[in-house]
Amino acid sequence: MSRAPFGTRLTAAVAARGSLCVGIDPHPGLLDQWGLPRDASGLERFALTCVEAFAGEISVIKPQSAFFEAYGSRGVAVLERVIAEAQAAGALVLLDVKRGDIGSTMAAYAQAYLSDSSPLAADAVTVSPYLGFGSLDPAIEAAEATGRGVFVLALTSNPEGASVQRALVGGLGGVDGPGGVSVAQSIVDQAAARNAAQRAATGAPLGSVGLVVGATVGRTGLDLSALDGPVLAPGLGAQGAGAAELAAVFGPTLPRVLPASSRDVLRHGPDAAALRTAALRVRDELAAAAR
Ligand SMILES: O=c1ccn([C@@H]2O[C@H](COP(=O)(O)O)[C@@H](O)[C@H]2O)c(=O)[nH]1
Repeated sequence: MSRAPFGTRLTAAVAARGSLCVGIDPHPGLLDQWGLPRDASGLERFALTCVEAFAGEISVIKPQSAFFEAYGSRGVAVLERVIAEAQAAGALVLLDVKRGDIGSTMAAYAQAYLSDSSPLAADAVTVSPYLGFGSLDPAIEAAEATGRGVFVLALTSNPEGASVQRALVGGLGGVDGPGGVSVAQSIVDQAAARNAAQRAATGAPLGSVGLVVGATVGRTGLDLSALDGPVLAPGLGAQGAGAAELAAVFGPTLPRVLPASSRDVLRHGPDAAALRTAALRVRDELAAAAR
């Protein structure tokens, strides 16, 4: 199927529906809270209620793969339905699966999540660059070829991430000068280079390579000005971030940020209308705060 580049599709979706990304994270505790059994049937009811609530109004839906995989093949079958039904209702699906491996295996992950023939193909996936940014090439190439996207972990929302992601690379007169740059900045720079090349070739408003930068991370020290790609910002609500933190973390980059929330919205279930109202309230509050 021929699709417009991911950056074109995402820009249109955000213009029509706002920038909030709502996560589908069927935590066992949330299944309890919704009065559902902790089994594949409960998972299915939970996830499809979320699709009913969000997919007609929200631009990007982010199922967390781990919570589906926990139920084995029946859970993965539910994930397939979530992807297909959310897309049919007009949402983009960003599958949070954080894959990263040597290039030859990465090609298989790209086939699984970013190829037209796969039942698990989403509009974008999260990927981990900690086997080297270049190991992600098969996923980036598949994304660019099929109008899909990848979101590369740069500065994650969890406090443990900083010890690796803020460490300096280069330095002592190496490629980036005396002080070096952070691991996260080197990921930003490599993503920016890919986006510049793709945008030059396609004219898309944003490249297909996004980043993950948590809304909770405080002063990032990152220069995102050349990224020309989207930024997923998890950490709203349950992890403590709100509109003020988004503004402080992202400053002028905010228009390219997809703030993401899961538990803080999902706690309003099991009624689909109540879930939708909660998601739209967060979306509209963020939009008002950004004006
Ligand atoms: O840096 C990251 C990357 C991904 N996540 C994921 O986002 C959601 C957050 O859920 P909340 O309930 O809104 O806290 C979850 O799926 C994480 O795996 C992240 O939190 N931080």
